[in-house]
Amino acid sequence: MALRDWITRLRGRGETPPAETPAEPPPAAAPDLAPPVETPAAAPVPPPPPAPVPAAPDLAPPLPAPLPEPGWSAPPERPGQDRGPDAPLAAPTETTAPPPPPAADADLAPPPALEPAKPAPAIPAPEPVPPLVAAPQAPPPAPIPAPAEEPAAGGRQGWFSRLKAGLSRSTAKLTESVTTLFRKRRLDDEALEELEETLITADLGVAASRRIVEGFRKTRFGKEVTDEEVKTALAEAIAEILGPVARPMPIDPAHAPHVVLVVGVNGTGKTTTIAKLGQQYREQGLACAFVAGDTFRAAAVEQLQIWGDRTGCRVHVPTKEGADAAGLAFDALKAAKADGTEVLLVDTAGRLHNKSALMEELRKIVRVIRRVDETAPHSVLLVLDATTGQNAIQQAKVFKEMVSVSGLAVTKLDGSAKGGVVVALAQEFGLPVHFVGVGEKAADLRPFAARDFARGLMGLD
Ligand SMILES: Nc1nc2c(ncn2[C@@H]2O[C@H](COP(=O)(O)OP(=O)(O)OP(=O)(O)O)[C@@H](O)[C@H]2O)c(=O)[nH]1
Repeated sequence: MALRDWITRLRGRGETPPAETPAEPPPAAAPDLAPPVETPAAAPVPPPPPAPVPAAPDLAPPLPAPLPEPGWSAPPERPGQDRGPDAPLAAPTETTAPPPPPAADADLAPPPALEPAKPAPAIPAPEPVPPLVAAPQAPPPAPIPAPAEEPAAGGRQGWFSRLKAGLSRSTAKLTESVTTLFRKRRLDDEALEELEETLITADLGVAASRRIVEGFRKTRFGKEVTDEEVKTALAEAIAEILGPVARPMPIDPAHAPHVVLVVGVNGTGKTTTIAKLGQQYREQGLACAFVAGDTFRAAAVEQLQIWGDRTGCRVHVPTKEGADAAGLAFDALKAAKADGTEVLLVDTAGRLHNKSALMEELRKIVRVIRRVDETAPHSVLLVLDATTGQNAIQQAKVFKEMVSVSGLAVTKLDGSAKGGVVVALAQEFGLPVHFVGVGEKAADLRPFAARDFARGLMGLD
C-alpha cells in the first residue's frame, strides 16, 4: 500500500501506525500493583560522598547485547528457566562485596574483551540528575519549563550539542520534508495535510501530529509561511506537548534505599541505563548498588559486575543462572538497608517464555521486596529503545499493564531516525520522561528537557 494511502487510512481511524504487536492480548492489570507512587518531599541533600568518585568510564558494553526483538517472541530455553510462579521466593543469592571505592585515578580499563581503554570521557561540569522532586501523577496542562530545563551553567551547551548530534537522523527526516514543502507557501488545507503526513511519517503519532496541525490551522491558516517559520513553530508546538512530561526522576535517599525497578524489553538498554545512573548518582555522592535481576542472562549479570567495579557501586548477583530474581531482590534490599545504600537499581529480565511469565516475574519482585519495604519500589523506570519507533508505544502499553510504570527512559536516540516517537509517547501516555540516551557513555544519558529536545529535533539552536 502506498505510504500516503496508509497514512490516510490511519488518520481515518485516528490510530497510531501499526506496531508489531504481541500475539496475545495484554494481560490484565495486576491488582496488587497499585502505583508505587511516592511523593517524597524534597529530599535532603545527600551526605558527603562515600568515596572519591571514579572518573566517568566509557560505558560501552563489555559484552554484545542482543538486538531488541520486535514483539514478544519467546526466548531460547535456558537451564533453570522453567520456573513456575510458586518457585521458592528466596533463592540463595550471593552478594559481591562492595568494591573498594576507586581512587580518583583508578584504572577503569575495561576487561580484555573490550576495546582498549579509552581516556575516560569527561562528564561535563557537574550537571547532576536534577534535584529530588516529587513525581507527577498526571501531567498538568502547563506549558514548558520543567526543572530539567535549567541545567547547570556551562554544561548545557555541551549536552545540547550532543543531543542535537544524536538527533540528527530524526532531524533530517523531519526537516528535509518541511524544507521541501514550505519554501514559501500559503498555509492552506493541502499544505496542512502534507504537514500532518510529514509528522506522522517522522513517528510523532497521529494524535500529536493532528494536535500540532490543528494548532497551526488556528494561528496561521491562510498565511504565507517559510520553512524556517514552520520549523520554529513546530519546535514550539512540540515543546508544548513535551513540557508536561519532562520531569526528573525523583530520588529520595531517605527511603534508604530508594528502590528503582528498571523494566523493559531486552536489548532496550536497561543494564546500560542502570550503569549510567549508578555512575551519576555516585558522582552526586549517593551510595548506590545494583541488583542483577536479569538472572537468565549470564552476560547481563557479568555486565553489571563489571560496571559495578568501574563505578564503585555494590552489585548483588544471583548464585546461579536462572536463580529467582524476586529472592535476589529481597536479599539485596535487606543488605542495602543494612549497609546504608541510598539508591538500589534493580535490573530485570526483558524476555521470558511469554508475557504472562514476564508479568508474573515482575509482580513477584514487587510483592517480595514489599515484604522488606512496603513502599518499594519507589520508581519503576521503563526503558524504551527509540530505534523501535512505534513499537516503543506498544511496549509502553504492555508494560503499563504489567507494572505501575512511573516514568520512561528513551535510549538510542543517536542511532534512530525515529526520535519523534518521544512526542507520540508524551501525547499518548503522559508518563514522565525522565531520561534520554544519545550514546553509550555515562554522560550520554541525561534528564529530559522539553525545549532542548524539541529544538534539537527541528535542528534549531
Ligand atoms: N547508541 C546507543 N546505544 C545504546 C544506548 N543505550 C544503550 N545502548 C546499547 O544498547 C545495547 C543493549 O543495551 P543493554 O543495556 O545491554 O540492554 P538491556 O535492556 O539490558 O538488554 P538485556 O540485558 O538483553 O535485557 C548495548 O550495546 C548498549 O551499549 C544509547 O543511548 N545509544
